[in-house]
Amino acid sequence: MLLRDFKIGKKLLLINLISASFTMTLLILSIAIIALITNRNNLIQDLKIQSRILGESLSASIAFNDAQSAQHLLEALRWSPYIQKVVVLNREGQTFSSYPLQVKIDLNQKLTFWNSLSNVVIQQPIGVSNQQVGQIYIVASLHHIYIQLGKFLLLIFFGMILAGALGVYMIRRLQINLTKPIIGLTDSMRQVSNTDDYSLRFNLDSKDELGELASGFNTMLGKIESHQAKLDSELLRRKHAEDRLQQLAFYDEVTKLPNRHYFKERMEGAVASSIRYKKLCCIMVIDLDDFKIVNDTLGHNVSDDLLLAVAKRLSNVIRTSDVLCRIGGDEFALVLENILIAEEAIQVAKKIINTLSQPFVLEGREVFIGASIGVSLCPTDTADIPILLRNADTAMYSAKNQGKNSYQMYQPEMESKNILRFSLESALRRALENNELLLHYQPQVDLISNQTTGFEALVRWNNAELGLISPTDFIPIAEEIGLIIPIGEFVLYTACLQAQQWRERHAVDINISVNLSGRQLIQANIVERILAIVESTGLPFNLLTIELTESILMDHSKETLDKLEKLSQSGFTISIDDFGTGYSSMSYLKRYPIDTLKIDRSFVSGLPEDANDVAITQAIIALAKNLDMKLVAEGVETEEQLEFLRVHKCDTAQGYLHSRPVVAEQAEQFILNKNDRNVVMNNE
Ligand SMILES: Nc1nc2c(ncn2[C@@H]2O[C@@H]3COP(=O)(O)O[C@H]4[C@@H](O)[C@H](n5cnc6c(=O)[nH]c(N)nc65)O[C@@H]4COP(=O)(O)O[C@H]3[C@H]2O)c(=O)[nH]1
Repeated sequence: MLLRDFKIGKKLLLINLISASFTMTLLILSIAIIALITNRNNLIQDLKIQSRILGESLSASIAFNDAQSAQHLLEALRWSPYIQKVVVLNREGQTFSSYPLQVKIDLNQKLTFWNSLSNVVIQQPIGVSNQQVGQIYIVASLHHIYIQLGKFLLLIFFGMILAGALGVYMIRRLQINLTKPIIGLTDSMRQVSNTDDYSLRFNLDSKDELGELASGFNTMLGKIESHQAKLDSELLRRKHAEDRLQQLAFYDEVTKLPNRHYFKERMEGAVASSIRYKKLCCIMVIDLDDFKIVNDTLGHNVSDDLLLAVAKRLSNVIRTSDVLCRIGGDEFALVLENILIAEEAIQVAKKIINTLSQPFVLEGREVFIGASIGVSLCPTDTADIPILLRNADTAMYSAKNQGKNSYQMYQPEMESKNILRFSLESALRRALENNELLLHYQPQVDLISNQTTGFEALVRWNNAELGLISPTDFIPIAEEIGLIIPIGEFVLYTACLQAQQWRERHAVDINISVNLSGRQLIQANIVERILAIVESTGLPFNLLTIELTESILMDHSKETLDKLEKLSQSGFTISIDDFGTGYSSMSYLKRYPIDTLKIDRSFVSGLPEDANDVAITQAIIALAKNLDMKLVAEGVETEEQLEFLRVHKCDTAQGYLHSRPVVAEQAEQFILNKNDRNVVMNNE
């Protein structure tokens, strides 16, 4: 492990220990050397003094050649801890005396450095009356000095150990004081980097560099925190924007359901898994019936509410695994995955029709719509996604053509019917310019006077290629594509002009009834248009009856009420066609200015045998009488029906019994022959 890998505390401790040990060692060595030199010098000085004293004492012994007394003197040196040996030489240089006895000194031996570290040799001449009589050599050992020095050093060593321990303790304390904040800072940094929590702060109450470091660290965190907050809010904003784009790209704003893009993606997945797991999947296209009327009459806000309510109802009848999307204005689509038999899809379609047939309450009004559903199965019909969708569309159109509020499973034969519809549509667009439209008139006969009092004008379309086309086939198409407006105006103008011509020609007031489509009535200027057209023909307003179906009155809107009141006040008669078949609530009868009810031919057909038809017809007659309204019975085909209606005080009859709808010339005959049925009957 390298020094740089140690923590700061250990580094500091180690550096301090090494430097202290080095310094101490140097110090001890210096002290030891100085002590050694000093002691040695002191010893030399002492020995010199001693040798001089000894020399003076020995001078007499040498002079008198008294070796014994010299020996005694030398013996006294044994108390010196330093003196190793002493040799006294006489004048001739022979050993006179020594200590210890018989000891010799090699006087020729060279004094080396190493010798000088262990011994000290002192030479002192011995004189008597200024004459040298001998010499004294003292050899002293430094051993004792070394022992003293050793003891001294041992003492210093222990002192140093103590000082070292104290130093370590102090360093440790210092280190704790220094490194604690650093460790705290490091921990804080680690915590911040682990948790990304930039609101953390490291509080250090200190004004030194560490205090500055901590405050710098906190400031930096503060800045990062504020940057992070900005970044977070920017990221959030972007996320919202992305979500919003995703929402817009794949979801419908009004219903919050997935849109067409999403639907196509899900279809791909459903088809792929249907093939892989050998199960059926079903695509359902659900088109709302009469949604355009709601949209045109009640406005966009209410229709948006309606779409939302439809989406909720649809969601309630499907499984959570089914995918419901809004793929167009009033068009929804459903993907059902993992179904075993077609019957499962049929059950769902029935549930949808049932739930959407219930009235919707929007802004306090009851609104009725229905749905036409087309169903296509994968892989039974096809596994090609665009074709699958087209098949479901084809089936949906087929359901619509067959009277709406129903479902159809895709059949290949539907293609040809659809082609027929498209050719009908394009031919209808040219019908007016080509004068292919004409009117037939069906007489309405007063049941008391037996006189023809009026006619219902019914449009006919005679196309060179397609032949005579029934209004039940082309009026719904004209309504869908908006052509009903010019067609309706053509009918109104032609019928009023015809009635006026009959009036002028035969001096008789003939009432004329004209059907007014819902699409016509919702035009903002419909009242002005009707007034202008009728006025242009010269027909008195009181001779025109405007026939409306019950469904037109469903919205209870103020606009419809205003329009009908204006029409009524202008003198026109307002009549409800096919009464009793459409709208369950009859509250509109009181609200709107209605003059006449037309009993639907489905009730008349069962008269007088069918007890239900009898009861309903009687009830309608009673209702009309109570509300002071006139009654016209439609579809009167037999004398028995006519008799029943007469007995029950119905006012007017219209039907094949008197005449089918006929061209104007034949209708005129009817006026001339004063209700001679045989003249004009059955010409259609
Ligand atoms: N089985 C039977 N049928 C009888 C009898 N008497 C009359 N009818 C038929 O019943 C329909 C009566 O017209 P609607 O209820 O207004 O029903 C009309 C009306 O809703 C619509 N229509 C016809 N002409 C116009 C028009 O000019 N404008 C609008 N908006 N709709 C029209 O087309 C529907 C069908 O018209 P049409 O085919 O002319 O069929 C006519 C008429 O031919 C009878 O005794 N027995």
